[in-house]
Amino acid sequence: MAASSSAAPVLLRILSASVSVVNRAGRIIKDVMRKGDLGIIDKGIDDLQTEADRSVQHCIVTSLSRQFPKISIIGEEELDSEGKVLDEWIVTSLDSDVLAKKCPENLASIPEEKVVVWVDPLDGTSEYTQGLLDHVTVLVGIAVNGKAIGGVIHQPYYNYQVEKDVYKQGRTLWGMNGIGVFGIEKKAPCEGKRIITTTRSHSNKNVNLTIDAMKPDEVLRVGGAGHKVLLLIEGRAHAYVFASKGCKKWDTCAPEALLHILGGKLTDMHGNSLEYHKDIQYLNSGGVLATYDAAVHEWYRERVPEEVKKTLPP
Ligand SMILES: Nc1ncnc2c1ncn2[C@@H]1O[C@H](COP(=O)(O)O)[C@@H](OP(=O)(O)O)[C@H]1O
Ligand SMILES: [Mg+2]
Ligand SMILES: [Mg+2]
Ligand SMILES: [Mg+2]
Repeated sequence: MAASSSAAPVLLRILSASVSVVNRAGRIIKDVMRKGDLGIIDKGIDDLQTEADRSVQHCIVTSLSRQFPKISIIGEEELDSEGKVLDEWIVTSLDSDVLAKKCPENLASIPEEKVVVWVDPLDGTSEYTQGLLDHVTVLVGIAVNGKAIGGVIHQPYYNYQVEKDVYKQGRTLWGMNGIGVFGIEKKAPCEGKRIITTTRSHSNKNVNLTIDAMKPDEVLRVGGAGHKVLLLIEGRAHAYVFASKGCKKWDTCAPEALLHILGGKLTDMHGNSLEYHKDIQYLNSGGVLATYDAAVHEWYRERVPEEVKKTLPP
């Protein structure tokens, strides 16, 4: 018998609420796409924002802060608070599958005010605007004492080649230290080949120099930090190598938490773990290096060229 929601530890309730709200977020993303006008704003160099990014952030941040007023929530998009938040976006339901899990002792007593939630309302915006829809994910990462300990990745267009009803497409993975990861099956990558995944829309000389130094047999250039970590989990790539300053803590918090629970490893290009305190710098200035298995991470880290590492101060 699952604990009643109010009796469940607050971290479990935050994870449960996050699973519920990302499913609502996925519908917003599909509604905006179907409307046909994405309301694209150019935030800077190679940095787009659509109405879906804005609406989903309002949906997730308002829903979670209403239920958990003492947590710190950091979202990618800078939105004016008067921005219109539709009542239909506010989700306060809790996902019962999550609540049915047993929260590990060391996390069960964490108070609400110690929790930092990192929200990327739409990861893979560039690909969303170009119709590469399965690159899109919604990321909600949960951090305690600076460490990514849980999170949710919603992929609204998952399985879009098979399921023709867009509102039936999609999947949600979620997990937490000591509980496990649900909604995806870990698969080992093929042997005898080295497949590296990296950015599709934010590449540069150093990104390619570093990948070349690792002598890949194949390079998968796709959008989204969340999407690339999904490729690692599902055995479609061995490593995610992004020797650039471009992505931020909301891009990596949820993917790192789930990848680590499944035995992978995500660090900066120097091999340093990423920190997720609420007052940490948002930029992942040391780049991102992730592998499907922690045991192979060092092989990639030691091949990052020195001249590239110098351009990526941790
Ligand atoms: N140079 C850069 N400038 C702005 N954003 C960057 C960037 N490099 C990476 N990013 C962001 O990091 C995420 C992963 O990048 P990529 O898809 O290229 O691998 C994307 O998140 P968003 O789509 O949420 O903005 C992308 O916009
Ligand atoms: Mg963005
Ligand atoms: Mg992102
Ligand atoms: Mg984003």
